[in-house]
Amino acid sequence: MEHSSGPLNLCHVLTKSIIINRTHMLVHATALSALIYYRASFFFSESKSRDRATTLACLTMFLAELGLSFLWLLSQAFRWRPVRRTAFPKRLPEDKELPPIDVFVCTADPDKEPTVDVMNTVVSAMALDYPPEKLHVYLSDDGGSTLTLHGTREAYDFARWWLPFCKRYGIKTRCPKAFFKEEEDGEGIGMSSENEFGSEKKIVKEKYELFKERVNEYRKRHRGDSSHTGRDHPPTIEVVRGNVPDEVMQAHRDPMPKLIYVSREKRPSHHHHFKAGALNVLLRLSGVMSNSPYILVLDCDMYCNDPSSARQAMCFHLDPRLSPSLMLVQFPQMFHNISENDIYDSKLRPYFWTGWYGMDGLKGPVLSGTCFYIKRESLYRKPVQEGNSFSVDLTGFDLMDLKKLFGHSNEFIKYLWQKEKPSKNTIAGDSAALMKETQVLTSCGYENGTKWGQEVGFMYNSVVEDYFTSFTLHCKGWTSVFYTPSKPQFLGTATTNLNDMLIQGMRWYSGLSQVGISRFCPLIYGSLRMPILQSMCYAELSLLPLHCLPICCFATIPQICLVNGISIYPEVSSSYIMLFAFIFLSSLCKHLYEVVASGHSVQTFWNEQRIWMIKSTTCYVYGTIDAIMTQIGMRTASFLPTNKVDDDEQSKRYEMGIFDFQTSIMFLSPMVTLVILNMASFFGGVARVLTLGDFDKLFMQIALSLFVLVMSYPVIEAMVLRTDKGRIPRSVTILSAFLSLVLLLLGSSFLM
Ligand SMILES: O=c1ccn([C@@H]2O[C@H](COP(=O)(O)OP(=O)(O)O[C@H]3O[C@H](CO)[C@@H](O)[C@H](O)[C@H]3O)[C@@H](O)[C@H]2O)c(=O)[nH]1
Ligand SMILES: [Mn+2]
Repeated sequence: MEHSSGPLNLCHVLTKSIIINRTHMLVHATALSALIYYRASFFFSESKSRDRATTLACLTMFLAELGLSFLWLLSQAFRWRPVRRTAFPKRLPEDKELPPIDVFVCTADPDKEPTVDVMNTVVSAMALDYPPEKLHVYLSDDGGSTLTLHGTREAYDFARWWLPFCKRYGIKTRCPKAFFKEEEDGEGIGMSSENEFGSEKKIVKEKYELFKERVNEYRKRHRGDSSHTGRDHPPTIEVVRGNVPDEVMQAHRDPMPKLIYVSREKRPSHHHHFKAGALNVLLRLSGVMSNSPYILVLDCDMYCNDPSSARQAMCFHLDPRLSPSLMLVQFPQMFHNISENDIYDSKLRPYFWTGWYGMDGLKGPVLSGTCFYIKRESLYRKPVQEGNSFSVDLTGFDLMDLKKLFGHSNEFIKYLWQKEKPSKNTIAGDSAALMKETQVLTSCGYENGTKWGQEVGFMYNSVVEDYFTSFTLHCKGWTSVFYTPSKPQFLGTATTNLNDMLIQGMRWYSGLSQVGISRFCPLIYGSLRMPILQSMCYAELSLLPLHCLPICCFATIPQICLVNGISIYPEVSSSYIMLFAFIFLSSLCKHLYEVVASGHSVQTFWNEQRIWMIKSTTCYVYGTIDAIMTQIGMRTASFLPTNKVDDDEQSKRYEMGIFDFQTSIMFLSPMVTLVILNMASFFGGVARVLTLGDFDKLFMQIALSLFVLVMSYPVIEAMVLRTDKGRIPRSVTILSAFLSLVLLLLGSSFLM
């Protein structure tokens, strides 16, 4: 490869966005201050109209407004200094100078994570455009399932056909499933001579079908095997060589990346720390096998959609200006199964299209679980300040201290600070000794008495291990960068039904608030260790679930007051009404601007608003409760892997933009109760002003109820009009109507 001059990457500050954002911040903050003044002066004024009920209601609303304003303030840190980056992979040094990379893929449940799809991810990672001898793919199977092990061997056999095919024809889509789908849809571009390509493609396609068939057949034969429970088994480590002997493959002798299957030891008596635990096992194991200085982490459903990501990431990691403190290059999580309408707001636009650009202009985006290239060293220690000496020798460290941190494996410690692969004449060359060491490193007792998960490796404190690991690494002084090339580098499976979305959300928000209410609360712990704006970003994320408090107030108090004729907003004739209207519209318009500026539609804006309301009344609430209960020891943390199997009927509804309310009553009832309450208060309020007057005073509350109802139309429709399976069951409606009546009566009697 030609080594051309010029920087490996560029960083552009988004001046236009900065001007718009900061101007809006100023104006909006001024309006919020005026609102606070208005509310505060209400309590200090000697008004006759102040009775107990109004005071109580206004006080609660004031607290809700203060809470929401505070969360708004935190979220402005994301908007302070957004940047965008460009990389120039052509300027990288020659292949032989590129550093090796280990790829970690995690899977946990062969039922929820179809083996063929997991293997597609594995094969796409093996097919990255990188020297194959510098690529090692590790698959962690937390399910400990023979189905996955068998699938991995089959995948290796298939890769022997797939990799040379991709290389020969310069295939850009290297996830086989995605490639064949593109070809079917007629999107694929035939390269090279049409005939030769066509016939080879046919052969490879046959091999792919055969691979799928064999995996599925194995599943059928071994259905109900007890090994599927995955909670009690010894470690299994296999350097995969496939089922087909090498001699048969004479024709395909191209070097292949190493593929290693790992199922760590699991015992019911040991806490295995979910994905973070799995990643730490891979970190140790790879440390004695390949010890590559950089690691790509992938969820099992997140395939490499473009083979160039490794080289792009190296444009940042190898840049001497960034490298000394750079821990990782994060690519956005994007998804292959998002529909046009995206009713469940699954594409996570606020993070990957707005938030992370903002953090990139500070100290860098949050490590987002998958799609990132991390520097191995950053998981072991703080950045080294003087120079950029990567391979520090061990003389500066006391071996006993190192063992306290990293455990008792001498082999692992020996290679800790080494950039190189364990050499052939050491343990890595002696397979028996190596295998013995790997058994030790992957055993469940290895971490006892060490600092794994607390000071080294991926962190255990929270079920959102990605967020918390990222937070601690940023606290230690590491930085990260965010890079979004035009073609999505990775594509995953997004949740496409309400139930999965809410369950996943509950885990995320429980994990986030767990950090927010712990001693690691970013506002305190973080602000002492990183720039204040960066800690505000982390704080906003960890306190996100707290949106449930103000939102639940906004959804109930004005409504209960409306029914009782208590006015809590300025009258239509008062000029202060403009203030409230301005704040409401200003935040909506800013949100709309952000959505449109990031290339999304007005529909996306509505969906995000609606899902925010739905989440605020469901998974934010349960997530917070779960975190509190975990904190005080009433619950143990859990990580239910997200379902990645499509249900045809549900997928169809999702594609058509129809909500599917087949979820537990725990999620449905708060949502439906609030909608019914708003309905009652809207009609009650309208009837009231028609008969008793006071329209002037109650207008804002009527308008608010109407807004909630308009936003909740899908809920109303599912309650009243729909008859299909995805509707809201009658029993839930009746229960919720009862609950909203109780809420109304209780609220009214409390106020009166
Ligand atoms: O005990 C476990 C549980 C999960 N996983 C794997 O972790 C990954 C993520 O799990 P998933 O069920 O897909 O969760 P999501 O909520 O979709 O994942 C998001 O949120 C997680 C944190 O909650 C992050 O780790 C992920 O990277 C991020 O994509 C998957 O590959 C799982 O196989 C394990 O290896 N072991
Ligand atoms: Mn996932």
